[in-house]
Parts: sequence; C-alpha cells; structure tokens
Amino acid sequence: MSYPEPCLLPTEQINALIDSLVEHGWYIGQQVLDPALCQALHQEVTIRAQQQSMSRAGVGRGKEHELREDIRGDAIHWLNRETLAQRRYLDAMRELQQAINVSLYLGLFEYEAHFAHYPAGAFYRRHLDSFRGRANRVVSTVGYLNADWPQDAGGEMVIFDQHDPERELARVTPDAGTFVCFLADRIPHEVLPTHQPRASIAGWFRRNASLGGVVDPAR
Ligand SMILES: O=C(O)CCC(=O)C(=O)O
Ligand SMILES: [Fe+2]
Repeated sequence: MSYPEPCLLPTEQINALIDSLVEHGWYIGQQVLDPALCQALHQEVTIRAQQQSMSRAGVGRGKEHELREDIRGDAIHWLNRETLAQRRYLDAMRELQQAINVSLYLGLFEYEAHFAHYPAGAFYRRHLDSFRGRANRVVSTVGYLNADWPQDAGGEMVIFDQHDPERELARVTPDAGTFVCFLADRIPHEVLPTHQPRASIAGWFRRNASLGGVVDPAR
C-alpha cells in the first residue's frame, strides 16, 4: 500500500477549512483525505469490527461513563500509531493542528482520535462533543472511510445551528475522503441511522483546561 509521503492535507483545503471554522464554526470538505489511505484505514477498522476487537462506545467521561445504545451504537478503537496508515493520518492531523494554531491562536496541543464502526441500524443522537468551560476538546474532526457510499444507505452526519439546535444546516454523506471539522463545544451534530456498516475516525484537538484545579481526564 502506498500513500503520499508525508500525507499532506492539500494547502487550499487547509485554508478553506480555517476560513470556514472562523466564519461558521464548521467545515465540510470532500476529497480531502487520500483515497489509498482511506482504503487502508477502512480495512483496519473492518477487520477489527469482524474480530470484535473494538469497544462499545459509551457516553460521559470518567465515573459517569455508561453504555447507552439509545444514544449511540458505535464501537470504537483509539488510534495509537500501530500501523503506517494510522501514523499517516495522525501526522496529517498534526499538520492541521499547526496550521490552526498559527491562524487561530487556539493553543491546541494534543490530538486524540478513535476509529468508529457503526453497524447497520446504529446512530448517534444529537450532541455536543464538549461542554463549554468544562472540557478541553476544542476542535472536533471526522474523517470518513467508506468508498462509494450509496445515496440510500443513511448514516449522514447532520450539523445543526449553534444558536438554534433544531435547525439543520448541513448533511454530510459519509463517503471516503470527506473530512469535517467543527468547534467541539458549539456545534450540535448527529449521526442518522445507517443501513450499512459505516466507518469513520472521530478526533479532537485538545487544550489543557482545568476546573477547580482538576484537569479534564484524557478519556
Ligand atoms: O462519525 C461521525 O459522523 C460523527 C461521530 C461523532 O459525532 C462523535 O464520535 O462524537
Ligand atoms: Fe460528536
């Protein structure tokens, strides 16, 4: 398998992403991620899902963490640089982190990401990825891995208005190469029920935040 070395996100896409984050608080780009890289990552997550070597995703952090299939039905596996494909993806995110820091002064210092596998029938109800003033997830990213996602297969990611969470602003088809980015504590979003197995990588740029001297736990 070969992917560009290093797997740079195209500069025009990075610039468009930063402009859109500033203007709207979110960004959607198609054909941003390299197809061969998406294919390798998709293969990894599919094998893991088949081997059942992923964890059922829950909601809430620390002691409040619980499984809630009525809220989300995906299985996850944290990226840990164990394969070349993971390293390429994480290196691309590091470049993006630097570009965002240079332009937006967000002081992002760390990135964490997991594969997410949504079996047929799974969804993730509308939510925010962090709560204002509480958590240190600042910018969320989602990279999609399924090549040729059929029109009628569901599984779209819906972005809602930060000032009116009932108002739908955009629908993202989870097609390989598509990359989405948004402000983690502002932008409500949802994964509609999927009719086919659906694979993505959800990740977060973090900043050190503490509340009452307690640093937000890593996971
Ligand atoms: O896979 C997606 O489209 C988004 C997943 C998500 O919202 C999350 O994991 O927080
Ligand atoms: Fe989310």
